[in-house]
Amino acid sequence: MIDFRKLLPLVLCFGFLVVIGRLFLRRTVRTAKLRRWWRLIADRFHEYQFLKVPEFNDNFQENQLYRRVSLYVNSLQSLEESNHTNLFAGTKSNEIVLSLNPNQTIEDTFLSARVWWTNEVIRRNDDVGRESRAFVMRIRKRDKRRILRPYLQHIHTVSEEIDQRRREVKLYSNVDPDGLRSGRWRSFPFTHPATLDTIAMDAELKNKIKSDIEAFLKSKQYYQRLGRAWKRSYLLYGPSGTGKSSFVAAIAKLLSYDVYDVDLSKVSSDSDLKLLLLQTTSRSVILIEDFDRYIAHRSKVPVTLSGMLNFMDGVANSCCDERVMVFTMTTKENIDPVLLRPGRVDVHIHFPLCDFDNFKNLASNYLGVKDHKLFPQVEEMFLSGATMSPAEIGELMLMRRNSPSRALRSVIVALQTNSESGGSTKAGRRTVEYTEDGSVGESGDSAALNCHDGVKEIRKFYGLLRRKSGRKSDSFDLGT
Ligand SMILES: Nc1ncnc2c1ncn2[C@@H]1O[C@H](COP(=O)(O)OP(=O)(O)OP(=O)(O)O)[C@@H](O)[C@H]1O
Ligand SMILES: [Mg+2]
Repeated sequence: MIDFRKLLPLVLCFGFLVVIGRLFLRRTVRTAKLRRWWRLIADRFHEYQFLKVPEFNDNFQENQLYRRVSLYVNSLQSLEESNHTNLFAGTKSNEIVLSLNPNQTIEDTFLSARVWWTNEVIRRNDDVGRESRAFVMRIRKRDKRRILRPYLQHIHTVSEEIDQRRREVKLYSNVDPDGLRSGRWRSFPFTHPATLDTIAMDAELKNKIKSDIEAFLKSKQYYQRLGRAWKRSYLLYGPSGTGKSSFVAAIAKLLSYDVYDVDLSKVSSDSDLKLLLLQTTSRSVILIEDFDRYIAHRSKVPVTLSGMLNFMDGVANSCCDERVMVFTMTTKENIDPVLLRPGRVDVHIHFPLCDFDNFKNLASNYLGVKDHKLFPQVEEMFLSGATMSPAEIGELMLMRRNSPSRALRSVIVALQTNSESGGSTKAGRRTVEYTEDGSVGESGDSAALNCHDGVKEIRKFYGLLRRKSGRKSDSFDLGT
């Protein structure tokens, strides 16, 4: 027989434990609930103020503050956790834009003060049933006195950053000075597809460059304190087809800066060059390609050395805030050091011909291949001193992208031919043709990709230099 009187304490103990356990398990939920109730009670004892930011002013002109608040509110972290969020595709590919549902409220915190924003949409009772929109801010009166000004400033800064990130980057080219009606620059949408991720280069170097750019972006006040224009100048040097121009595009995209591509053949004088610089806008990349060619043919260009130095200094630093200057060249051997002195050019970046690491990068990007049985053979070719530009290797891979094995074999053959021709004195004059079937000959049909003599000569010259020096650490020199 079961004695229930003996079991009773046990049952009571068990029940007690269950209750305590459930209380314990639900503690976090309960704490959150308690906190919410406490807030609701506390809110009753606070005085609030409501501030409205309507979409239009009395003259039906757009209220810029409404746009800024809208960008800001829709970028709040709390929106991602809200149940009242709409998702839209942005203007850029892969971009998702969040937006708060009409008549919903979201909370923000600034300097320990809580602020609520409601996306108010009121349908008017007129014939067309127009809607009037506004953002309504709710804030404790006590906090308003303390934070309103810095909070509005914060909204302004954040929304400007978002604007900057979203806007379309433009490419500007300078036009001939004759017959101009509206400024010296013509703009086009800048749709270059390169990004820092698609450029094959030493990973450490890439990270250093990224950090350098990020540090530059954050250092406005520092430059101001030093009394210097907030600009950074980069020199990109290396053989043709090593990614210099692609790199400029990638930087411009990373920064969301417009690119002003200065064509020196269309510059008529020093003052004209100065005018061009003055007509650029802040947050832009000012680019001079093939700078060494200008140096070599300076007598034929109507820009003097002092005109160029002034330009590089941002016309005595007076008009160059938030500018990045980039100069590209194949070699800096014959450049007057005064042109490249620190402050005038801050960072030198070497773009070398391909090595095995870069090759693997290209194979992954172009062929989607991270490893392959032919890789050891390719590595051996690179170790033996053979090399080509990333552009040439990229083209070979592009042509045979459907068959990675064929693509890799064609790279091996091309590297082999290149390394053999490197030993011959006349080899630099030969035209190498990479044909569709992967074979390599000295001349061929018109469907072939043609490497010009000049490019080959420069390439070999650099290949030679690379083999002689081969020091990677020299390629990024912040303190030049
Ligand atoms: N490092 C690289 N990584 C990926 N692709 C590259 C690289 N270098 C060159 N390419 C490819 O080769 C092509 C030519 O590159 P780019 O124009 O940037 O070279 P460049 O150094 O500016 O040449 P040039 O000195 O002749 O102007 C581009 O289509 C680019 O995609
Ligand atoms: Mg280029």
